[in-house]
Amino acid sequence: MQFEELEIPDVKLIFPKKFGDERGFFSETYNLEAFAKAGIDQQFVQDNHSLSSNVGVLRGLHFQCPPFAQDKLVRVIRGRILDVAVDIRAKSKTFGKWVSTEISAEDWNQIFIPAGFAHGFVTLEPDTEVNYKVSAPYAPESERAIMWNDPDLGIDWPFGKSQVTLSAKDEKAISFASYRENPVF
Ligand SMILES: Cc1cn([C@H]2C[C@H](O)[C@@H](COP(=O)(O)OP(=O)(O)O[C@H]3O[C@@H](C)C(=O)[C@@H](O)[C@H]3O)O2)c(=O)[nH]c1=O
Repeated sequence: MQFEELEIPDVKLIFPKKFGDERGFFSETYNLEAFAKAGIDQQFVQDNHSLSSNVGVLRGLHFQCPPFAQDKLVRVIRGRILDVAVDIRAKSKTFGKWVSTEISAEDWNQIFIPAGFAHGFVTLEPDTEVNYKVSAPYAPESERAIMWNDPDLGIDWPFGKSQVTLSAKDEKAISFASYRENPVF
């Protein structure tokens, strides 16, 4: 298992080993000790799985407020996504900055996003299935969303407004300016 830092070093890319043979392959997709050695010692309490049927399904930018803030370990078991993490920790040097990376079943990579980041992704292939571990339980009353195409964030999405599919909830996401007035991290 290999770990790399992204431009915001708290966000990590992980490459689990894949052992192929005539039957198919075997891979450890999470290993407590290997992750702890790489500085990721969070305890995950829930596994999530989502299917997005079409290209351009955009989920985000989501986070839960403390005490239900979540670290997330995200992988793709079918298809491909562009995954985005935005630093929303008011005291951070990289507050308001974002990183993005492609995660796919083909590349068999994962991204670790700590609490204090807003998270989102857009699907780049149809029938994309995303599987992720989170370190705190779902707490709907603590859920928040920042607008995916907020001009202050300037995220370089591969699709424009007319090409993405959002949930009704994400259509009503708040601006980064309004988050900044009352940050929770
Ligand atoms: C997130 C979540 C949703 N649900 C339910 C609520 C709702 O009826 C249905 C769909 O929920 P959502 O529309 O919030 O799903 P979705 O838009 O896929 O939300 C997810 O987006 C990505 C980007 C993340 O980072 C996740 O943490 C999560 O926020 O599933 C749970 O039961 N448990 C959960 O942990």
